[in-house]
Amino acid sequence: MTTAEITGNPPGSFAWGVLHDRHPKLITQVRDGLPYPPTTERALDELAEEITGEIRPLPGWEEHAGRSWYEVPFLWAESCFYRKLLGAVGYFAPGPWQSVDPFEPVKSAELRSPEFAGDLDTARPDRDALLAASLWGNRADLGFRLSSGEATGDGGLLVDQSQELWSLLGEGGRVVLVADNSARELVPDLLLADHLLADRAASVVLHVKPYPYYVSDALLTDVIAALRRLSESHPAGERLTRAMREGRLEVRAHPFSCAPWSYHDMPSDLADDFASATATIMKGDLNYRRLVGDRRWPPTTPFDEVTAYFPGPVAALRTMKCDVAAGIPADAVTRLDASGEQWRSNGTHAVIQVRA
Ligand SMILES: O=P(O)(O)OC[C@@]1(O)O[C@H](CO)[C@@H](O)[C@@H]1O
Repeated sequence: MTTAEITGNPPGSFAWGVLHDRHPKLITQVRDGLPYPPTTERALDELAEEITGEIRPLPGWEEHAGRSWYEVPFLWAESCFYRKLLGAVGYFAPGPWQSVDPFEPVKSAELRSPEFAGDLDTARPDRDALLAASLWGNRADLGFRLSSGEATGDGGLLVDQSQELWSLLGEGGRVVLVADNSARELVPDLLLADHLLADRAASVVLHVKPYPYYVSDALLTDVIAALRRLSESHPAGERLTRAMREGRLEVRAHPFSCAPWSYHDMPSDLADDFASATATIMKGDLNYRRLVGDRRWPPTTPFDEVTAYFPGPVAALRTMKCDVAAGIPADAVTRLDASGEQWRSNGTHAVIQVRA
């Protein structure tokens, strides 16, 4: 079974709001974050203008050139936007701005925030608390906050298969954790990895992005910054640093992690990585969209069905921040639809879903 891919239309939809409101705000935020030279300012102006019209050609991204940003698959449009934003700030070009993360100022501020310190102070070491911290750490990524503010309500877990997840993880071996955002999400992910390494896994492979993406997505540099910050106040910082040196915690940054397609199209080396793991844990909203396909699934579509193609046991830890939904019980869908709340995308509901 399949269904239509999400695009930026119709006006007023969640995807439309991202293209129409979030992306221009992001350009402003990036511009304000670092003292870019006039050439970069002009490139950012051009991008701000481009996103109101047609997609201009870019080598490697010709597929939808000449079309409106709103007509093409939403996943592709967003990825292309981030690729062009990095191009505009000189991220890929030889020169002084090469590899300078335009989102670093917001990521660093979060790592030094009182909220972050509060997270660490209240962190509990039991497995369910670690899992919950990793899940809810995904609640307000920096891109989401730009358009929706902080998600504060608590709609709770619409699906909780945490027991199935713990059963899967009880078997040792290698666990793949596909990270999402840095700082306040990455640190609880690392604490979860620390728990797995102590009790349940011979090794953990942490997949991060090879270049900046969706505002706060974690890179290797963010893992290092998080470990340093963690080492200041938590014993897991030292343990995880040692685990990295010993190869028990391995960081990978596959190019496909920033590709504009779902995991259905993943290359064979990445599929082999997932296939040989005890379990793959997918963090966050974007990874969820890429896991199940960025499509208008009826929300009751079984999770097992939409992930049947995935090469190995897979779990999703996701707070809901877009229109994609699968595996939600029918009674919950009826109740939430009747409430008039934007339950699919307001970041107050979450799922822990598992396909063993
Ligand atoms: O993957 P994450 O960090 O949990 O969320 C990414 C996100 O903020 O960006 C997308 C729209 O730009 C949405 O899928 C989601 O709201």
